Amino acid sequence: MANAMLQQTVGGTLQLLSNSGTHCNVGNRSVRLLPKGFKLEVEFSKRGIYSSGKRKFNVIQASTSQTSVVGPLLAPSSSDTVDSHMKSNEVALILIRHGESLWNEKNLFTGCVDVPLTNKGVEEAIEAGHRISNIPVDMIYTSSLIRAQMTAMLAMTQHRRKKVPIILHNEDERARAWSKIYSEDTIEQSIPVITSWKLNERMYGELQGLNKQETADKFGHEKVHEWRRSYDIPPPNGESLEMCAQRAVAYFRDNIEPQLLSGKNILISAHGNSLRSIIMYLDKLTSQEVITLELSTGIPMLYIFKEGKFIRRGSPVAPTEAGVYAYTRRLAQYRQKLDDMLT
Ligand SMILES: O=C(O)[C@H](O)COP(=O)(O)O
Repeated sequence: MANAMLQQTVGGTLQLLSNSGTHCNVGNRSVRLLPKGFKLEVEFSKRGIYSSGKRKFNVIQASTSQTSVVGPLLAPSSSDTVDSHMKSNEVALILIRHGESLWNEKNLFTGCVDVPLTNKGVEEAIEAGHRISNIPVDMIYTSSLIRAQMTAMLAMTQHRRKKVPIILHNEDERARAWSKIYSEDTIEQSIPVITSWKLNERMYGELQGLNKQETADKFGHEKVHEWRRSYDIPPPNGESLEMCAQRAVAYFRDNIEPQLLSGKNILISAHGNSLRSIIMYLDKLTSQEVITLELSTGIPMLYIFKEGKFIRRGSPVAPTEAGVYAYTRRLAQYRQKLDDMLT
């Protein structure tokens, strides 16, 4: 893995801006570069022009800093004292189902149809933000649907750390180039927001747009409950929870879990069923147990990830935050540092 290779290097630091996925020779080492648009900080003892195959990688900066593999916005600065002490063996994982959407309000099956929040959904998102306002967030993952993205951005308006969540645009070279930020300080005060369709709500097939009550009247309550809450029975031409899990849980394990392991505190804003499939994985629920798992809109759930294990720390049921989250010692320290910083 590039990470392992990078940790073997010694000396000052050489920053390379790669423009394609390839290898480059840094001194006498061959370093694998990450896909386009990622910055590689590799440790090396001298400056120069290094080439790999046909491409040249210009040295754009030499400085002494931690060896790390960073995306444009993926690593808060280690000089940021409020956040840095959280980089030990325990990180926070917050899951939020989006606030009420316009089709939730109309009781329509929504699935992957991209509808926005209602006023109530906006209020729920802001209340969710208040409840997580003292919990560290280094990265945010959302689905590609606006209701989840609105929920994340509205919630972060309440966060006391006041970092700016910025949706990353890596869909192509132009998007990457046109959304580039040219200030390290500004990057340090930002939180990368990564969107992925793999976190989308389960695709409800031929039920999308139908009224849930009318559908139950037509097909029977039992059948509709089976489509909505069973593990392996899909709605007509739609996804079962199992099929949704195959993309959502795979995305979590391949993309989010490595960030947790590297010490990042993560917020995921997604959907009732894509989150049910992830919670089934986190809590090791059986296909029977997951049937009764229901998620309310806009209610944050807190997990602590420690020594490779996910420990659920409760989620707010009371109208106030106090007594709802079982703060760990480190979360309490983080909150104290925010208090000190803001007083
Ligand atoms: O997609 C929808 O209709 C809702 O977001 C979730 O629907 P469900 O609670 O019926 O699964």
